[in-house]
Amino acid sequence: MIELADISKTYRTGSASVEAIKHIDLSIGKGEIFGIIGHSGAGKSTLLRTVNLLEQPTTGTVKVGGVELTGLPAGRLQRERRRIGMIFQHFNLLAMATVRDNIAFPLKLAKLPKAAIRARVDELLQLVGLERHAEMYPAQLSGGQKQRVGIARALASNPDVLLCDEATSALDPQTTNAILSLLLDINKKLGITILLITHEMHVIRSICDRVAVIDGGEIVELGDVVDVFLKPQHPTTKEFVSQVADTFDPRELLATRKGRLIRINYIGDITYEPLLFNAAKSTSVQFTILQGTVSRMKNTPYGQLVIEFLGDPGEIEAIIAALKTKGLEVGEVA
Ligand SMILES: Nc1ncnc2c1ncn2[C@@H]1O[C@H](COP(=O)(O)OP(=O)(O)OP(=O)(O)O)[C@@H](O)[C@H]1O
Repeated sequence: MIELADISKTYRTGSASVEAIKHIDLSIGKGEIFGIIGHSGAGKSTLLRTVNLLEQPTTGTVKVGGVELTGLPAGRLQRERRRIGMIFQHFNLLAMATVRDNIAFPLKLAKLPKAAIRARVDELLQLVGLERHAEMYPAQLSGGQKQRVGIARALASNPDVLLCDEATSALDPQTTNAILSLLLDINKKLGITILLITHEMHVIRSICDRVAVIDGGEIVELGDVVDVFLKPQHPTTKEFVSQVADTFDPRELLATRKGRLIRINYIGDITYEPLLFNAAKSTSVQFTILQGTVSRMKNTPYGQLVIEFLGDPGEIEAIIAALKTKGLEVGEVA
């Protein structure tokens, strides 16, 4: 649905120049929720804004739904942009217009008949849960409600793609979760492809299928959210993952524990099987859970445990081998 090839952007101001993004290739499938995470200044906004050419890349090509946008004449580009909705951190609503008129705005620009606009806006108000707020003005709404208006407006012309520019960064945690659920719901109901940028791993973990980590204008890591989350490789990724992991470094335990400390990671349905019990039941090995998370990422269950095994070294080896044959990832805490 979105194909970026060799996208770079250099900003020039006077004699200075900043290479905001460097030779980025990215391919996002239809119906995917794809997250880009990075620190301030990493190039997230610049990259997102090249997708609808709000930002003209210095090099490279942008294709959306198979149509190359780079190089299109202005009129054609304007039409193609209707297939790409966008929402913003600070909502960008028209202060002097009601909720209904804000949502209707892109439909009026597209010169739809009045009755069709009214019917479509009613549908959208229902989709985002604002039926009772239609005649209010933005100043009378909470942040979460304003973002709902932003989402409804972005969806007005039935786009294939929704770009989200830090859409929950101005919201409190509870409202953030409500907006994330709404985005997930819209993705499921409408099959719309969502590309979002954020600096919060929580947002990625809650709704994204895949994630790219961007640092210094380059993608330093990319993969399925569960894989990146459980096995972060790049230092920046590790930093982001530690934002949401309320754990301490288990190596701290090495000095005080007598047994062998083992990390176990697992993903998928095996999360809910008694694998540890089964592997150890016919031995005299004792095990203690020293640290652990069993949770879900989007719909995928996963677990991360640190276990201390005490007992016969041969039996411990056999338990570890049995866990590995069940597909668990097992490694030493060292
Ligand atoms: N219009 C501009 N003119 C000059 N430099 C710019 C412009 N926009 C962005 N930059 C520079 O490009 C780099 C990337 O900025 P960008 O806004 O894309 O990063 P970001 O990851 O979205 O950061 P933030 O989360 O703070 O918005 C930064 O060094 C920034 O200063």
